[in-house]
Amino acid sequence: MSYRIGLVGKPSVGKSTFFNAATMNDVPEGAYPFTTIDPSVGEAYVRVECAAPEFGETCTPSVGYCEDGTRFVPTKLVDVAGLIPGAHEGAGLGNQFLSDLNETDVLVHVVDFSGETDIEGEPTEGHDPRDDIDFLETELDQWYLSVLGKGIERYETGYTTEDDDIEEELAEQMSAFRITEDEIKRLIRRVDIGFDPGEWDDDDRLELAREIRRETKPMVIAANKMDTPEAQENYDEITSDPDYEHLTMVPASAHAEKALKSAAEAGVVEYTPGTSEFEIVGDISGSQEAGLEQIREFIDEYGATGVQDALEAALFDVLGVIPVFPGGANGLGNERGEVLPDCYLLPPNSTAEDFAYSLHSDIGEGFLHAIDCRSNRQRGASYDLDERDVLEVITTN
Ligand SMILES: Nc1nc2c(ncn2[C@@H]2O[C@H](COP(=O)(O)OP(=O)(O)OP(=O)(O)O)[C@@H](O)[C@H]2O)c(=O)[nH]1
Repeated sequence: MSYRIGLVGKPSVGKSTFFNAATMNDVPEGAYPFTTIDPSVGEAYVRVECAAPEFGETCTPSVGYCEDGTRFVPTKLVDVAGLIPGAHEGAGLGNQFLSDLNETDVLVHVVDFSGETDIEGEPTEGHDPRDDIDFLETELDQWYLSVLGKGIERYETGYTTEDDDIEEELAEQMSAFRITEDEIKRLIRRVDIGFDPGEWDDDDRLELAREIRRETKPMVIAANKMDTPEAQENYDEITSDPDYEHLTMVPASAHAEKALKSAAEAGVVEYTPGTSEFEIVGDISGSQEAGLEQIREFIDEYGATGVQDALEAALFDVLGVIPVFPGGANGLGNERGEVLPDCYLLPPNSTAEDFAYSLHSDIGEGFLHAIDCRSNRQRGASYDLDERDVLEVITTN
């Protein structure tokens, strides 16, 4: 399954810089990036420690690439345009923006932590980045609330059959958000408002809408422009503010990542995305060197530029995606001589049987069991996949 990470942010926060940096990849020969005619969709990568070295092998990825034992597994990054000035004045978020959001699995909200852009993206000083975070969350909550309201109305007017449960009605009304009846039930329990919507007041509805939004639009904050003077103070303040505890924040400098990738493309530095080191290998001017040294200072302090980390936080930490390698118990290679060619990204709580279906969609009832290639142990249908499992699927056909 291919995941779509949505990139959102008001103008001038560095969203384009982030998108370009994340999707501009010096992909080695032999790797085939997907092609797209839609410029707002790009191929980015998430890193997974390759399993091949544990088996004394060298992998041959069919998509993405592997560098020094790190697999770069492709994922789609979608630039969700339209978080526009004026939306906060009552125009609301545009319909296109909202429907584009529903095509994504998780969001990275790029926020300017320098405080140097106001809510409309115009230059200013001392702007509180919390306003931008609140703005997007509030708008999304209002959108969810309006859809939730429609579901409650349908339920209360008895438009549906009598023995429908409220969670069933809401799951149907909110199907675009990809939420199930069971999940709604769990969230109603969590906000502790009972199952009779007639008893819910405005605050209850809003709280439920917010829980459903947090569940279905999980979000990472890319705290961008951390290389500027005011950013650290803002970051410290916001990460210690209990109102923002529910959010994962990644300090970032999209600008630094873009500069390093451009320099790598020009052959003047060697840089593996997401790492804490790079080496100057070509001739550069004094000012270029000074620029790179500033980036080095940033990386020394934060460990990386944060662009790669933000994508991985979105997919692995927030969404809980599990990377799994299909392998062979009697050797990792397949019949074409490829070694560990794939790394699948599976939804959280997937089982060995789910993995088998994602490998062979036509498997029908044919799943027998899986074999853990590290231990040679059999894994039954309900085995919960572990991060970086290497599994062979055994079927009847
Ligand atoms: N200091 C600093 N500046 C950055 C960083 N990332 C982007 N910028 C600058 O911020 C400005 C806006 O960057 P863009 O990438 O064009 O921002 P955007 O959010 O795509 O803006 P729109 O194109 O208006 O939607 C540019 O001058 C960038 O050079 C960063 O990490 N640090």
